[in-house]
Amino acid sequence: MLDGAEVAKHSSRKSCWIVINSKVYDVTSFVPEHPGGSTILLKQAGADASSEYAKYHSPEVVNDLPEGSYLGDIDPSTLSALNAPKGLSRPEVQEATAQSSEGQVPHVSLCVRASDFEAAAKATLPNKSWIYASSSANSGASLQGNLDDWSRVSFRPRILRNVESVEVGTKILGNATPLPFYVSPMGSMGSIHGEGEIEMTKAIVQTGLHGLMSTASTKTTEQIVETYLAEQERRGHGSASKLMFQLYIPTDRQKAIELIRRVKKAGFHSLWITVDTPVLGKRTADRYQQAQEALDAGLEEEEVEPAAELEIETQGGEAPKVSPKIGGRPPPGQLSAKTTWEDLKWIRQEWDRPIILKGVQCAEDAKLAVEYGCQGILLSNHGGRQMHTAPSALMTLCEIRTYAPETLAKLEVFVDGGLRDGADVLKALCLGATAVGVGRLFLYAMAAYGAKGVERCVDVLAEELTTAMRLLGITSLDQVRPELVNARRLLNEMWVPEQTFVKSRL
Ligand code: HEM
Ligand SMILES: Cc1cc2nc3c(=O)[nH]c(=O)nc-3n(C[C@H](O)[C@H](O)[C@H](O)COP(=O)(O)O)c2cc1C
Repeated sequence: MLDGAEVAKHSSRKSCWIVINSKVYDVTSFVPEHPGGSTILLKQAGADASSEYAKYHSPEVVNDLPEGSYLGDIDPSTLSALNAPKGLSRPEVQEATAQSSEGQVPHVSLCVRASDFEAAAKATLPNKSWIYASSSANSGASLQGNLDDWSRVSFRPRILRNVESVEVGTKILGNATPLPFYVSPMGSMGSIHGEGEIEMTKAIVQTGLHGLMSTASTKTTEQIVETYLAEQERRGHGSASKLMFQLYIPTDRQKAIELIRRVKKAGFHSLWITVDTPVLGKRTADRYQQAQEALDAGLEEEEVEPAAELEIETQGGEAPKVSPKIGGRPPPGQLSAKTTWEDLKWIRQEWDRPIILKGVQCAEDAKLAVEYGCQGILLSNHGGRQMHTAPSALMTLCEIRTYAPETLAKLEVFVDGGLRDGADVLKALCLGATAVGVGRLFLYAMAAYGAKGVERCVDVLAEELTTAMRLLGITSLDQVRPELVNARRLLNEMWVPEQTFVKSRL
């Protein structure tokens, strides 16, 4: 057993030990590699990092540390000798939970529009968690494009039809769903709510929606499935809800295979492989926040200068790396910049259930997804968190309708990004989508009100959707068709092949 006073001595970049769940790790060599930045680890040097760690990672992520990092267990009677995290006094650390400023949260009944949950989350969350949930890449143009493009498609309502009763149920990959939307996968839910994925899973079963769980969850796959099964049991197995798995392909092939096998054994219905993330996008607000945090903790002078790092790497004969601070390095172990279409072949050998590619952004790749035997594609730019000025899902859908319409008959096509009003779901369905993924709205609702908030958010979206159906003159989702919307504004700006430009100039 290790003594707290001994651990506390290793509190610098030169020697950095941290405690996670009563185990002591030497993370010195990992600090400059940590994809979440070195500051967050250095702040925990010689301290108990368990609660901060649990906000971002599942208990298993520590196993990705280099061999030999685990030093032993901490002697529980010496915990008080550990350091307090740098830059924060102890009471502040304890207060920094999603529930910290509950008093300021508006009453849930004031969330009248689905978009109202955003303000409620902002009032609830500690700043760091708010930034994590709301941030986007670079200038924010991709996120803004997502938000804007829903309004750039308008409806063409039909009148004088009997719309007294409306049916909003449909199917996703052959499974009934009460509503044509589902819960998008979001990592690190522990930073948003103490029970993160557990709370979201309860809401999923309660509402009957299908839910995608992220590889970067803060609870293990098994914990999530256990909750799902217990909730199903509690409700007499009456919920249509299915759990689906979002896969970031681990760089180590063997680890990837093991993960896929675990997910299969746990009973997940389908594999949604995220393909828009060979490297993490430049999350601007997180960067400002991290830089400020480093300054506040007095750690900035300890940061490795990118130039120095480049030099060392080059001298060592390896390809130059780029520090996470200036972007470009894939998180070790979790994202692989080397993944290609060919990798789908060995994944297919391991997984005989539906495969959906998450993050398709042009018509050519939609065609390739058909060739590689996928069952679905999710048109997405990761909620504007990856590529700068990426197309919105609606724009990509228009592109596919124009250049690869045959794929719509061969694949189920999903869209996500920027949905803030249930009525807008109808626009995607009219243009040929099967269903829409909802990310931040549900995360915001959970932040402010837990599972009950997510349930309320689903009700609000459902109400917006059914009202819009009636006003559009339809009573069930098999009546949606392209003539019910005007997508001309998007079509005007849609990509056209270079040849078309040339012809039009002649
Ligand atoms: C000690 C073992 C650790 C390992 C192996 C590890 C690994 C990783 C990996 C692979 C990522 C990038 C992918 C992801 O977002 O999940 C990441 C991100 C991150 N990590 Fe860690 N981490 C460790 C410890 C910690 C600790 C102790 C903290 C907090 C005190 C922390 C906070 C974060 C944060 C805030 C991010 C960024 C999340 C985001 O912006 O998406 N990590 N870490
Ligand atoms: C906080 C947060 C975390 C996310 N984590 C993941 C993830 O782990 N894996 C993934 O494929 N997509 C992730 N996404 C992207 C979502 O699955 C989805 O594509 C996006 O949120 C949809 O946009 P919306 O939030 O505007 O609805 C994340 C999004 C947010 C906001």
